Amino acid sequence: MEVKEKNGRFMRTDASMPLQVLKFGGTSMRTRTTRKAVIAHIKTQREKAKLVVVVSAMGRFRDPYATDTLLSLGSLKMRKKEQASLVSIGEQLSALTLCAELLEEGISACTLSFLEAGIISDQHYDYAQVKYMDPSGILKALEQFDVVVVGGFIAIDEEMEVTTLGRGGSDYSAVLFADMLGLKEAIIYTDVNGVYVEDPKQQKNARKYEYLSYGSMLALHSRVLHDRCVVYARDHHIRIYVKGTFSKEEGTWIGS
Ligand SMILES: Nc1ncnc2c1ncn2[C@@H]1O[C@H](COP(=O)(O)OP(=O)(O)O)[C@@H](O)[C@H]1O
Ligand SMILES: N[C@@H](CC(=O)OP(=O)(O)O)C(=O)O
Repeated sequence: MEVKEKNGRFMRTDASMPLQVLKFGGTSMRTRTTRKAVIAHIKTQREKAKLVVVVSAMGRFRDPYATDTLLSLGSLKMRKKEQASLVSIGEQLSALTLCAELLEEGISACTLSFLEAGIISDQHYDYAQVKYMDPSGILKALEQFDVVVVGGFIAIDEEMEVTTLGRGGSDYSAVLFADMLGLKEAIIYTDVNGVYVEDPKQQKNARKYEYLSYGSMLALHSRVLHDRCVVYARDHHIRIYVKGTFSKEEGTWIGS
């Protein structure tokens, strides 16, 4: 996969401008109350850098705009392309909602369409392979806004049809955006305070890792991070910090 250059040059006009990629999953985006914690992190990180904020659809099954709720409105008889288009509404709505709330808080924010977000894939609608990435839409938005909110999990094919990166794929989007922007780090916020030896929701006393190698993270087979995210981060030397949205505790670093 390549990062597409615009007019023969990488369009990062102000290379000294600090940039960070943050990702918030469906459990963090679920309600107005949970999003207050999301906004608090955005305010803190915005002091240090301009931000690309990657979001998943709000909540889980039965929440009105969660991915599985949207899928339940469809039919397996629909073409995969139509199913992808249906679920993409969840990420789009989540990004627009957070953007509106950030604006209400006086934060300079915008959202981008999936086309502007610049992840171009093949036509494998439910598990798309990324073909190339074009950072020009995000970079243009960052010239004007402090925070650019983008939906995760979604890409676009060369005929401008929506594709998806596989269930749980917003983590993968986060490292793709980091790489697209030439960054070596992404922060992934979730509803637990890092990566543990066992699922902390099942095992209250589970020990948290301060640090995990990419290989150990993959071997853990937890659902905290999508495998595609970890493999891409390993292959492109991108460190991931997994942190709790609802706590000030230190999280877990994943690296080589
Ligand atoms: N070893 C583990 N360490 C931390 N969390 C784990 C682990 N195994 C499973 N989990 C689960 O992963 C969940 C986070 O992933 P996910 O539900 O996809 O969150 P998000 O909404 O942030 O994408 C946690 O709520 C936790 O229950
Ligand atoms: N909303 C998509 C993508 C995703 O990654 O969601 P989450 O970050 O909430 O696991 C899904 O449910 O598959």
